[in-house]
Amino acid sequence: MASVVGDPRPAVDAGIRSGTVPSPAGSTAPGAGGFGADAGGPAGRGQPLLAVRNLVKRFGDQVAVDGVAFEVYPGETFGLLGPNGAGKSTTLAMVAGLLRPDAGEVEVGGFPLATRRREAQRLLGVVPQDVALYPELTAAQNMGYFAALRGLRGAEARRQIEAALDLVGLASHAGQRVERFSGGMKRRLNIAIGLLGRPRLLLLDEPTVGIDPQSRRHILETIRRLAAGGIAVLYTSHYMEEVEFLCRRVAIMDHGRIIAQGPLDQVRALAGDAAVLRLPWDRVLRDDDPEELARELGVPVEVTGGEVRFVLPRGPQQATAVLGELVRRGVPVRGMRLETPNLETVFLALTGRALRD
Ligand SMILES: Nc1ncnc2c1ncn2[C@@H]1O[C@H](COP(=O)(O)OP(=O)(O)OP(=O)(O)O)[C@@H](O)[C@H]1O
Repeated sequence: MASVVGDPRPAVDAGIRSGTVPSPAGSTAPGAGGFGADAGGPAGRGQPLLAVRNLVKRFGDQVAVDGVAFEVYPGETFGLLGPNGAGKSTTLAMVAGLLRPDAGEVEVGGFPLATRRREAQRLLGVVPQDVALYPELTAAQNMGYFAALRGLRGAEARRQIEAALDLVGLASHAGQRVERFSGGMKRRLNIAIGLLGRPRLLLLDEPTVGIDPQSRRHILETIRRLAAGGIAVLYTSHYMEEVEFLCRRVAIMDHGRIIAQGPLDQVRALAGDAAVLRLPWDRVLRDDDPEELARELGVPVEVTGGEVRFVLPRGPQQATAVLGELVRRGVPVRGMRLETPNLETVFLALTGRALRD
């Protein structure tokens, strides 16, 4: 069951347990490079590896994270989707123990971060949005440095470095200096670093922003393999396609709050019959005000660079009315696209705004 605004309720858990816990802790799928959860510790089978309860973070007067709650289970990739500034990174930083919440709790593998920090953090791997690498060192040397920080030494460190580089497809570049890496290779190395210590929970903060499509695809496939190997993944993104590709359960954030949460298909269904009509729109050449038009038609609208998107709460048949009105006003329609429910239409339907741009 998906939930909406102000309803971070147990019914969401029912949805999780009834169908979206694909692999029990302890299973390691082939091809995941040996990265998999072991079944020990307080988080046994069926227990969430990450439990976030009513997290709050304020920066001055601004409430950046406002009562956020969700759980992530072993073997699943949970998507935290939202536009820039929604509060995703702040949430992730609190889960990672890098930022202290003003209220709420984080539990990793059953260990409360507030009181059992060391045990909780030992289960965590963090891949921050900003790439933090030493450009003059090789990939392997960077890995060695971070392995040592993680307390890994000798043969075990070498084994883990090799496995992680292999998993992200950088084994053949191990001896290459990072300054010669593309943006996508740096991101992949960042992920490999996050895998050191064999975390059971991996936190990824928009790992594909600004990289080439091939690296992006590679990263998404890597994450799939990791989850198949039993790791729990918390994945933040403002790309709904990525979240739809990776995640069976999602939470949509806006202005610090979770506005919808649950299994993907149920969250998608929150858009109801809603569709989105997208038209090219040149602000410079057009005097018409799409916002005013949308107000008259009683549908939400989003105008972004060169495009206008009308949200049609009653579905595609409403497109006729919008198009009719455009024609009546002499607005040239030089193309259009009608989108049926996806996470973007859910966001539009719930907020009246677009997820990106
Ligand atoms: N250290 C800080 N001091 C003050 N305000 C902050 C700080 N960090 C974040 N914020 C504010 O909190 C809000 C949430 O930011 P956050 O970075 O968590 O959003 P986000 O969803 O991750 O977006 P982005 O993808 O742009 O990082 C934003 O309005 C941001 O400006």
